[in-house]
This record gives sequence, C-alpha cells and structure tokens, in this order.
Amino acid sequence: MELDKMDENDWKYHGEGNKSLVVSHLQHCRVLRLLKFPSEDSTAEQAFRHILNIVDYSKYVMKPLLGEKYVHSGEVVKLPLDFVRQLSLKVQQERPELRCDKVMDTFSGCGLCLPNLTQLPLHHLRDHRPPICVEIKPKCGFLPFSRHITKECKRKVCRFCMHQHYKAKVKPDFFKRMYVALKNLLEEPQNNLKIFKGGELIFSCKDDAKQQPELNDLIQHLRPYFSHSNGLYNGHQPGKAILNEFIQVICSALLSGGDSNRSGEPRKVHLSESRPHCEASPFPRDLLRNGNHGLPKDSVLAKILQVQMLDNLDIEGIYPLYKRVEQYLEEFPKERNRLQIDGPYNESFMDKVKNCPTEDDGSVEYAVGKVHQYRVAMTAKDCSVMITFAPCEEDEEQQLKLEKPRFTYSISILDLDPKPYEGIPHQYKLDTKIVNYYLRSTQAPPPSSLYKERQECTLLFHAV
Ligand SMILES: O=P(O)(O)O[C@@H]1[C@@H](OP(=O)(O)O)[C@H](OP(=O)(O)O)[C@H](O)[C@H](OP(=O)(O)O)[C@H]1OP(=O)(O)O
Ligand SMILES: Nc1ncnc2c1ncn2[C@@H]1O[C@H](COP(=O)(O)OP(=O)(O)OP(=O)(O)O)[C@@H](O)[C@H]1O
Repeated sequence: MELDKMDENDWKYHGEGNKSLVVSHLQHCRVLRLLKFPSEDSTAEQAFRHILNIVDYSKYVMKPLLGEKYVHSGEVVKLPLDFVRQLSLKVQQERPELRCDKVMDTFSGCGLCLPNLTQLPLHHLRDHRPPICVEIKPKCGFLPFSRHITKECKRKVCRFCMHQHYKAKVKPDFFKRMYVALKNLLEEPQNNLKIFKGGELIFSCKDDAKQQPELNDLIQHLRPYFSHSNGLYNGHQPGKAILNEFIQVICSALLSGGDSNRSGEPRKVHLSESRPHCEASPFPRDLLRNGNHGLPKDSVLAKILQVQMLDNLDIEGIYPLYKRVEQYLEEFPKERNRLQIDGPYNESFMDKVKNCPTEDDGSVEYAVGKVHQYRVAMTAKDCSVMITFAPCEEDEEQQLKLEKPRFTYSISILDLDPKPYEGIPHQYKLDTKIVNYYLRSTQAPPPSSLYKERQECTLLFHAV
C-alpha cells in the first residue's frame, strides 16, 4: 500500500462501532480503522495521541495477556487529508443512521492499518469457496465474587443479564451458552453477531444493521460449504443440518486453543465447577448436568475470561479506590504521569497491572494497580472474536478435526481499545441503575411478564 498514492476508490465501507469506522481494500487483505468523534472539535494532536495509545495498549497490554496468536495490533499510518475527506464522503451513504451521531476523523490524517480478519491469507486458499467469518462479542457472564458487593442479587444474576434487562435486549455470552447460544444467536435479531463471506457482510443481528437478518438466506450462503449435509434428516430439513454443522465448526474453533489438533485432546480448565451460576439463565445447570463445564485452557474463550476476571473487586470495590487516586492527584497533580493514568501504555504500565499488591495496604499504588486492572478487564468484556474459516485440503496444518468437511481457520480478537479512566464514575452510576431497575422490575411482576423476562434472559432452543 503506497501511502502517497491513496485512492478512495480502492476502498469500501466495511463496518463501524461506537468509536471507529472501518474500510476494506478492494484487492488487498487490509482494512483501515478510522476514529470517530462526537463532533469536529477534537484536535489532530488528540486524535494522533489516541490512535498511538490504541496500538500501544494492544501491543504491550492486551497481546501479552490474551496471546500473541490472537491479537493483531496493526500500525498507525499517516494518510493524505484529501484521501480521508473523499473517503468520508464516499462511505457516508453506507453508514447506518444510528451510527451517524459521530463523525469520522478527517482532520488528523491518521488511521490504523490492520489485516482484514474476515479473510484468510491467500496461501491457505486452494478452494474456490471464499472464507466465512463469524464475529461475536463474548460479553462477561461470570458472577462477581467481590466482598464489596452490597446488593445480593449481583451474586445471583450476572451483570450481563441484568444489563440486557435494563436495555431490553439480549446479547451473546459464550461462557455459559456455547452451542445452544449459537443457535439462539442466529435466531435472535438483537444480538452482536455478524457473518461475512469473502469479506462481505451477509448476516448481521446488530440493531444498526440496515436489514433484518434472514436465516434462509444464510443457509443458502452456507450450503456449498456443507453440501454433504444435504442428504441428512431424510432431506426434510437440510437447512437445519447445515446450520448444525456450521455451529459445530465455530464451536470447535472456539474451543480448539489454536493447537488442539497437534497436541491431541484439548486440556480443560474447570472455571465454573464450584462457582455459582447466574440464576437468570438455566443454561449453566444444563451444561453441568452434561459434565461439560470447562473451557480448554488455551482456547480463545478461556484467555478472554481470564482477563475479564481481573475485575475481582467489582465496580463497587473499584469506585472507592478511584476516589483515593483522585484525591491523591488533587494533592499531587504531577504524579498523574508517573502513575500512567492516561498512558503511555507500555511495559511499565503492564508491570503495574501484573504486580499490583494483593492486599490493600492503603497506598495509592494499590489503588492505581486495581484501577488499571479493572480497565483492562473492561476491555476484555467488550472485545469481539472473529472466527474465519475456509474449506481446505487434507494436509493443511491448522485444521478443525471434523469428520467431513475440513476447514482451515483463524481466530482473532479485536476491539481491544483502552477504556477511559474518567469512565469509572459513569460505570459506577450505571451499575446502580442496572441493579435497581432489575430489582424494581423483578419484584412481584405479573405472571406474564415474569415468563417473558426468563425468555429474554435465557437461552431457549427453537427449531430452525
Ligand atoms: O456497556 P455495554 O456492556 O453495553 O458495552 C458497550 C457496547 O455495547 P454492547 O452492549 O456491546 O452493544 C458498545 O457497543 P455498541 O456501540 O453497542 O456496538 C461499545 O462497545 C461500548 O464501548 P465504548 O464506549 O465504545 O468504548 C461498550 O461500553 P463499555 O464497554 O465501555 O461499557
Ligand atoms: N481487522 C479487521 N478486519 C476485519 N474487520 C474488522 C477489523 N477491525 C474491525 N472490523 C469490523 O469493523 C467493525 C467495527 O470495528 P470495531 O469493533 O473496532 O469498532 P468500535 O467502534 O471500536 O466498536 P465498539 O462499538 O465496540 O466500540 C467490527 O465489528 C468488525 O466487523
């Protein structure tokens, strides 16, 4: 990619979230991630610093915690301003209305260049069928174990379920739901699930998607990849067989640990054996009944859960520590840099995350260490996982161990941006609102709404 010869016609709109907009190259397996801001009053300097922070945070903090193989930090590129402005005009009509409250950064001339993770590197492809990519957000579903928790319901119902209740929508949580969840995901129109084919979005459940997803269309897209399934179920429900196989492929990849095919039986990590489960979801109990309660140790989901669990004090335990840091900074404002409150996110920041004292000795160092850990956990609670697979030849190295057909695959974790220190008071208030709303609305509800709530918070199996 020659940065001085950038042409907006070589790029197309790929997707966006709350904080960034992504365009993909028409020929090369690259994307550009451009920041978005609430208005055009941010400075180029701020935007540049922000994007450098994103790369450093990914490289020095999240990558060592989550694993080299899953994280692609990308590189900051300086883009011609004219190119960025033209690009912004070009993509505007593609943007979902709900996301247009923010504008693309057209003033800093900076972007993040990353591999297009919806594609597979070309050398893997010896087949005419383009890669399929599934993107999910494995939101946090574990119950907090902190002694600082004041509301008993937080020990029984996970924040995820309560937040969904608060937002009146449902999102995926892989730790508890896996296979059944994927089925549910495909049918639930408000989830964070995207499916790409050859880099093109073919299925999206996100509420900002332009069209509602159509399961039958998805089955048609998937049919050529699972053609041997067509004869199953006596031909009555070939769509169901195809979806089942598709889900199996995704589950195998998510549980594979990247090298399970080389080391034999994947090792299990028993994360939930003696832990209580969210009462709003019957799924963990079902899993336990089947003895299937562990995640393989090196699997992407185990890695993410491990980092999410760095939040071991809960926001109720973190908020007083945040106030301790604030009080200290009021007295010693110059200490902000040494404590790396706003970065830089380098090895020294990582040291503070890793070597935070286990017991509160009343020091500001302890408070800062815990606040940093909390922010890292927040990032892991909001990241996305992309599983990209394509049919492969028998002798290819990284394969999913399925009888038939065989796929080559890659797994990546994306959206690993730092969560702002200033966001902690907001998180604290939000937590109170979520819990209070949950308590208010679940105390003595009419029978019909009780039933509805359980449906919303749990995973139910529906025939496809
Ligand atoms: O608060 P949550 O759990 O709803 O997560 C927010 C996400 O909503 P989701 O529920 O995943 O659709 C939200 O995603 P969407 O905008 O809904 O796609 C953002 O990721 C947000 O993070 P940030 O403010 O952009 O840094 C996320 O906020 P935080 O991670 O900062 O809480
Ligand atoms: N490297 C990549 N390769 C392919 N697609 C990508 C890549 N990075 C991002 N995307 C796509 O662009 C979308 C938006 O990117 P991203 O999640 O980073 O935005 P965000 O604004 O940070 O999200 P959030 O709303 O969670 O804050 C993703 O959901 C994904 O579909």
